[in-house]
Amino acid sequence: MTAKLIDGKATAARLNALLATKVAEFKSQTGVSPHLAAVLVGDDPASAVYVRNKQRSCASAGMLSSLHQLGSATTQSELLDLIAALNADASVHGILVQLPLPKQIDETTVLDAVTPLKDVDCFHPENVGLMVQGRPRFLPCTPAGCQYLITESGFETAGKHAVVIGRSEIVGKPMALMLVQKGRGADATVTIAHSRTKNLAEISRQADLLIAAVGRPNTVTADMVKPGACVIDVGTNRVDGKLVGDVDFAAVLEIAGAITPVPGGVGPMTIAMLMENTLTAARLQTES
Ligand SMILES: NC(=O)C1=CN([C@@H]2O[C@H](COP(=O)(O)OP(=O)(O)OC[C@H]3O[C@@H](n4cnc5c(N)ncnc54)[C@H](OP(=O)(O)O)[C@@H]3O)[C@@H](O)[C@H]2O)C=CC1
Ligand SMILES: Nc1nc(=O)c2c([nH]1)NC[C@@H]1CN(c3ccc(C(=O)N[C@@H](CCC(=O)O)C(=O)O)cc3)C=[N+]21
Ligand SMILES: [Mg+2]
Repeated sequence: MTAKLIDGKATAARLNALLATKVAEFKSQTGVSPHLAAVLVGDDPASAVYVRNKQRSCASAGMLSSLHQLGSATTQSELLDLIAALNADASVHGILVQLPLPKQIDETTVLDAVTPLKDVDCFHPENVGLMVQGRPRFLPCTPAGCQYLITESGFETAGKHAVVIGRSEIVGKPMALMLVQKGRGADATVTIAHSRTKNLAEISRQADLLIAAVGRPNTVTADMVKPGACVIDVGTNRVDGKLVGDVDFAAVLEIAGAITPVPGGVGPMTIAMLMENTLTAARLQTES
């Protein structure tokens, strides 16, 4: 059996086209153009690529974007000053601080400084708390992109065993907490695995839905996958200049029921969800 491919690139393109019509309608009703401000500190080439992709997506959705680039020697207080200025700028609706940040800067302090209504990554504790309580203001972009692909592929999550490998604040933890909520694309029985987990293969083999968010190639091998499982590969790893996920794709393709490729899976969906959140942020900050 060969797994069905879940095409994140095509799904994201459809969502982006739909978003463009929603943005046009919002602009004609309010006269306001949704605006995402991206903050890029340092000279990490991968970060520069992602930020450029986000700006391109803003343009194609009819939204404004601005890039605030700071040098790798930027101090935390300089960065906090920039965030304060963006928080106070009524023409800016969403603020994205691209991670990772240079070593001299404490990520939590900086992310907490983004005003919650402009927190389109859904990293602020107020927004994480609202999501966990089942009354989200924003959904975290990568988990929301995964959930959308799972639902759209026709996989019924209710009552199923979902195993999330990874417990980061950006992917694994919010993904698990979304899958355990009540409602569509959720109601799963969730296990969270991480680097201290014992017998990972035994646990992952029990997964009807397996989500890998580790950052290490070939973490999920064919023997770790239940036949017919839905496998979502969040990993984005560069190996010999090539982009690969966390899943041994060729081998797992023969076992799984459905699988996301890398590239062309979760990555484009993350950006589509960021665009959705930017429109949501503009709505929340605009009188109607
Ligand atoms: N496509 C997209 O849109 C996005 C892709 N990514 C990619 O997803 C991957 C994960 O990102 P992120 O969550 O930020 O990474 P982190 O490094 O923050 O987290 C990785 C997680 O994996 C766990 N882990 C590490 N090694 C193992 C192992 N051998 N077995 C089981 N668990 C393990 C860690 O455990 P512990 O907590 O114990 O350290 C940690 O919880 C990366 O490749 C990243 O590039 C990230 C964001 C968006
Ligand atoms: N504040 C913040 N928010 C983030 O959401 C965030 C971040 N920082 N730092 C880095 C990670 C990583 N991330 C990706 C987004 C898109 C692709 C993506 O579109 N990938 C394409 C390929 C792109 C390529 O070729 O390099 C794909 O998988 O098809 C990948 C990874 C968001 N992140
Ligand atoms: Mg740091």
